[in-house]
Amino acid sequence: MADRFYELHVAGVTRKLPILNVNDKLAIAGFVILGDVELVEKAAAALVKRVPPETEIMVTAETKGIPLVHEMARLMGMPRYAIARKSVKAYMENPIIVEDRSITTKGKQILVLQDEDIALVRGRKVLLVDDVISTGGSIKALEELIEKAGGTVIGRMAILAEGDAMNRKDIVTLENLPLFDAQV
Ligand SMILES: Nc1ncnc2[nH]cnc12
Repeated sequence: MADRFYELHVAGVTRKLPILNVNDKLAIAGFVILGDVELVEKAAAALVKRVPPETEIMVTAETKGIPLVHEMARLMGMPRYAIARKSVKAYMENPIIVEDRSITTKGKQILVLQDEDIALVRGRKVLLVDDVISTGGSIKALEELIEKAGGTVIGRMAILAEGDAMNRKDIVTLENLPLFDAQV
């Protein structure tokens, strides 16, 4: 159990986030939207107001971006969105794969786009959606994946900008989330 917490105010909701070490120097306030209906709905409603009008398709990477992009698509009346997966499944034909590194996962990960989703993004203007943008590694990998698939990234959106991402001008976010020193 964490003994430090960060009180986050975003999109009209307040959540007490546990501060947990990710290595011996760095700690993060864990922000998990999975299962939190109120937070997902309110954050999606706030982000939808700032979606670039030229957006043709939204894309997220599994896992935590999925409920958010689903609710955004629902509010916008968009019948489809695409999900970059973290592993190749038996039902994927000719998937496109890129490497990804994230602050919350040790070692390398991959991002995979399956054929139906490749067809959805090819030749289209793509908005990337995620729960948190932190080191930027995941959003960069997602961007690389979309470009490989023949899509054009026209925007990047997340609920929170964490750490250095707070200074980025190329992302739209609702609030900032600080990083913390590890406590040993
Ligand atoms: N603070 C955080 N909580 C949960 N997932 C994250 N991914 C990047 N930063 C995160």
